[in-house]
Amino acid sequence: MSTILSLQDSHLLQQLAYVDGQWISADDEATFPVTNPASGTVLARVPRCGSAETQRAIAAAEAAWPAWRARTAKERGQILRRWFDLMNAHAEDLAQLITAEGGKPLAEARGEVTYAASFVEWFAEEGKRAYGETIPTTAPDKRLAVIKQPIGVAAAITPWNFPAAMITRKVAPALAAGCPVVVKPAEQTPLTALALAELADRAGLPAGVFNVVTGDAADAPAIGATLTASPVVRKLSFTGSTEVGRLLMAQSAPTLKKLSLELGGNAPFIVFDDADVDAAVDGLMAAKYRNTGQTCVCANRVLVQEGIYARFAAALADKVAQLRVGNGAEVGVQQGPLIDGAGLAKVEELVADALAKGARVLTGGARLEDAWARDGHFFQPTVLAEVTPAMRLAREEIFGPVAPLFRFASEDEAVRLANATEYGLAAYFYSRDVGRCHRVSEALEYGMVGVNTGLISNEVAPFGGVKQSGLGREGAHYGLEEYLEVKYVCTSIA
Ligand SMILES: NC(=O)C1=CN([C@@H]2O[C@H](COP(=O)(O)OP(=O)(O)OC[C@H]3O[C@@H](n4cnc5c(N)ncnc54)[C@H](O)[C@@H]3O)[C@@H](O)[C@H]2O)C=CC1
Ligand SMILES: O=C(O)[C@H](O)CS(=O)(=O)O
Repeated sequence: MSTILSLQDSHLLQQLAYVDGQWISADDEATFPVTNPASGTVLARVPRCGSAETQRAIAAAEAAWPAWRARTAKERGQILRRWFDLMNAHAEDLAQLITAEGGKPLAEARGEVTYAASFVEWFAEEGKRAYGETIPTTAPDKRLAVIKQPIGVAAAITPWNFPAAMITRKVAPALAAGCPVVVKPAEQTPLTALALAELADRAGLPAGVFNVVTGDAADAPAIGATLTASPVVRKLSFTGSTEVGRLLMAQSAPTLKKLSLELGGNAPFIVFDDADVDAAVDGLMAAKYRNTGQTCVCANRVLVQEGIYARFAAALADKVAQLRVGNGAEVGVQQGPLIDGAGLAKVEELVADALAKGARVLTGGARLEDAWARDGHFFQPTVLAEVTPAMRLAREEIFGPVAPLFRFASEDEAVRLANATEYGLAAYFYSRDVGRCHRVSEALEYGMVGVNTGLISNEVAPFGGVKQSGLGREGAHYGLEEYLEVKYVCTSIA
């Protein structure tokens, strides 16, 4: 199969699924294309796996579990460390794959590889800290203890927007805890997942411990149904839309799986009159336009206090207008394409709805019509003024490079507006009043709050949301606990 990707290590371009330590085709040899969202060109073709291939992956994981859990956390950590070292050694190839299939600018893709590798490094060590405890006994002839044990076979269903980091943020803690994993990557970005599998294989992960089952959008429901219906799969971790998260939760109910769900967001970004306005503009540029606005923690609503609204709006529009849009592989490009036509159409719909209800374009506002952009899914980096809660983008996740500016008068109004959503993933605000910083941090109904910063994600802090943004936490020690069971041991010493 000819491809148009040129990697330093050509073996990192894998076009087969990875099950039980083997590279496999779909049983019927069916494949689907992986395309570049900047140009529409076909990069490669990968297997359209279904239920049968998924069942074999689950069986391989189940067979590999006893030996994997029997290794010490230190031994598992040493293999994870080798995987970390290999990811760093092949960082450029991984970044090229991320940009080619996901569209993000190469500089951001390189950052994602570092971010993804950091989870492997962190959990290579954290697996050794699955501490239990002893409990002062209630009876002289008894001794009470708590131990932590791996939950068992884990499944991970991951999104396209961080095709490396969203896999390692699930797989690294699972492996460190002693759990084998079956991953179903997004249909838009399977190549990155398969390259990670190739590197994991080279790191010495035993067959069956890490499996990648690829499928097209039409295959996802069958693969998901197989993973959720299997009693062997004890844990499911999902990152993606709230709609699919709810579906997977319902499908997991009959087998009572432990769930981690990182779902949609609607992050408020509040700028108070007492904020450092220039810092707030820089913070919003990071929180809004990272990955061309396609992250679950992107600022989705920008709430600006009356006193600085005009100054902030002008400064922001000026910076956004300077963003360079293009193919993420080109040096200097800061905004790439949206992932697909559906994503572009949704952003167009939300902007059109806002304009029809009275919003005003300060910069951008439409898809790129330049000849070079016609085969891609490009939308101009946009700032809208005079946005109100009556508009759809006040309630819906934009997942694109559009910053809607809302006005507010008081702190109470800002908090009320910020919390007026079914989501609760990330929130941000800028203020230099320490009392306000404490009050607002505590009043915001979100799993994560950025105070005077637009960048909050790292491997050492618990990432996750409340309300309809999901369940559980990833990263930090909390991320390891998601793959452990608590066992209470009561021993008679009579
Ligand atoms: N929380 C986050 O980080 C993300 C949130 N999103 C949100 O979701 C919206 C839609 O984006 P999508 O990529 O389409 O998200 P999605 O939720 O449809 O897809 C995410 C993953 O779930 C899989 N999937 C989809 N339907 C499934 C099913 N019935 N059974 C099993 N697996 C299934 C997909 O193949 C992919 O691997 C975005 O506009 C955004 O609002 C999308 C990606 C990441
Ligand atoms: O799913 C996402 O959008 C990521 O979790 C965002 S982050 O971890 O890169 O901040």
